[in-house]
Amino acid sequence: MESPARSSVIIVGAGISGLSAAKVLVENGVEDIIILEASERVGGRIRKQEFGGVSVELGAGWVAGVGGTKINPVWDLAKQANLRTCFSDYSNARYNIYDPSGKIFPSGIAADSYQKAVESAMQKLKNEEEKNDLDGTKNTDQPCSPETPIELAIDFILHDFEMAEVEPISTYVDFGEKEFLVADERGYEHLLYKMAEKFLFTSDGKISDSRLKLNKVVRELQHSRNGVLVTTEDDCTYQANYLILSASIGVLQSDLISFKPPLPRWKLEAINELDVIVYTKIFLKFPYKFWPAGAEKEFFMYAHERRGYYTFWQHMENAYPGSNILVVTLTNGESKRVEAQSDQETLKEAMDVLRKMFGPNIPDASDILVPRWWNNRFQRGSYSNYPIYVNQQLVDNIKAPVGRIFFTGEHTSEKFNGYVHGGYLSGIDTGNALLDEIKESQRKNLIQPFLVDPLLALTESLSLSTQADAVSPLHKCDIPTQHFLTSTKLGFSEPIL
Ligand SMILES: Cc1cc2nc3c(=O)[nH]c(=O)nc-3n(C[C@H](O)[C@H](O)[C@H](O)COP(=O)(O)OP(=O)(O)OC[C@H]3O[C@@H](n4cnc5c(N)ncnc54)[C@H](O)[C@@H]3O)c2cc1C
Repeated sequence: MESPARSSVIIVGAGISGLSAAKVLVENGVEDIIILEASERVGGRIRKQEFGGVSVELGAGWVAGVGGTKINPVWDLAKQANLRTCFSDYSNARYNIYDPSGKIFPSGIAADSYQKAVESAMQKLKNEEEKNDLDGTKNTDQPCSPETPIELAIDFILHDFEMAEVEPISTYVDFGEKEFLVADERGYEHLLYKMAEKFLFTSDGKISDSRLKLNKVVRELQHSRNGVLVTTEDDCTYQANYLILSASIGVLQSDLISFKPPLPRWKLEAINELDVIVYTKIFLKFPYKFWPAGAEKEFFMYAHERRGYYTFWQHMENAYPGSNILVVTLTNGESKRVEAQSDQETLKEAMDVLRKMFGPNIPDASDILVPRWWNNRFQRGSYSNYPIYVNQQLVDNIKAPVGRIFFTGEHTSEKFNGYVHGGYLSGIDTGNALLDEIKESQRKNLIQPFLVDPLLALTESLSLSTQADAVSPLHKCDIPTQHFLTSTKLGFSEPIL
């Protein structure tokens, strides 16, 4: 019976974390990897699309955390790739809040509402901390709930934008407080191609390496103490000594991938404890500009009695002058609601809100773009959010491997979850953790001491000089269901499952 060829490592997902893990492995001599990506492209939640004559970012848009004493590694990559960016100044957003009659709230009222929202957020954090501290004295103060439209609008930007965590956010503490919007026709994803160029075969700005396999939706992971066997939706199978899984927390919470044997309870509990945030940027193209321009007017808000209803707006004149594009951001319940309706209905709702702010005579948008991150079965949401009060066990369990399956992705980054740099750094950490595991396993087993490079010996990697050599023979599709790990090098001859 024919078995699929065996690699050292299979990486599931070609977003930034999967690619940075691959980079660490390849740069350390583990070259016979396979990257299985469900969609037709690399990048995952970093994704550009042509819209209204420019390139807009449907997923990550900003390099967040710049200007501090430590350099954000993604900012470093952006510099190396010569990515065009522009500074975003959010500090004025609270002074550009429109009421339904089109008037901007006086700055004093805005400042008071802001203060109230911050105090309420701090109170919530304190209460959570006390709830989790069994010996602590209980505090009976209740945080004030936002009530008026302006309070709701400010509460929305504090919680759904600036302060999803009210404690200091590591990104800003570690890397700096500035945020830069990517405004480059090649897209944020250009960073990934630049990174991939260093360890995968590329030509004409595309990754042409046969170790990267697109349109491969992983549906089943069989794992044992000897290795892993992966089955994809098109019935191909792949086997490896180890696997790195970079699918998002939303995907892990869904039934897209089944594990045999099932994941242990502690892992499932940790996966289910994280929240999935849905964050949707809706793009609208207009024949001409009718909103106030200027850097300090880049962000503006609409105070509606329904929290998060077309609240947060941005014009794209700073990024792309003359593009006449507005972006409105919805989150969570509003995102899901809008994903479920037609774009025409969404356009009508957005236009009604804009007419409240800017009057009845503004032109209709000529085009609309509504990304659907929640309904994308390879994402199931935009990014992870840890509970306000996180216990260390949860953090450890989220990233802990299960046998030969290693977990990576922004959701496994204790300090930077939810960000591109969280994805990047988690991939590097997971790649290094797997290298350590490989070395440790080799030390214990003392396998093939006669080979020059012990790491390569363990992982079955050979010194590969050409792409054709890198994975040969190709992994098998449509093979029967019983599989054997046949590697004689590693001494495996038993069925793994
Ligand atoms: C709308 C939005 C706005 C954001 N804004 C910002 C921002 O401004 N700044 C910032 O720093 N971060 C932002 N983020 C977060 C950032 O994009 C992510 O944290 C980061 O890109 C996650 O990278 P990742 O590698 O962990 O996951 P992903 O990019 O999701 O990569 C995982 C890959 O796995 C693939 N996959 C899933 N299931 C399977 C399967 N069964 N088989 C094979 N492949 C599979 C997916 O297709 C995907 O390509 C935003 C995200 C979104 C969605």
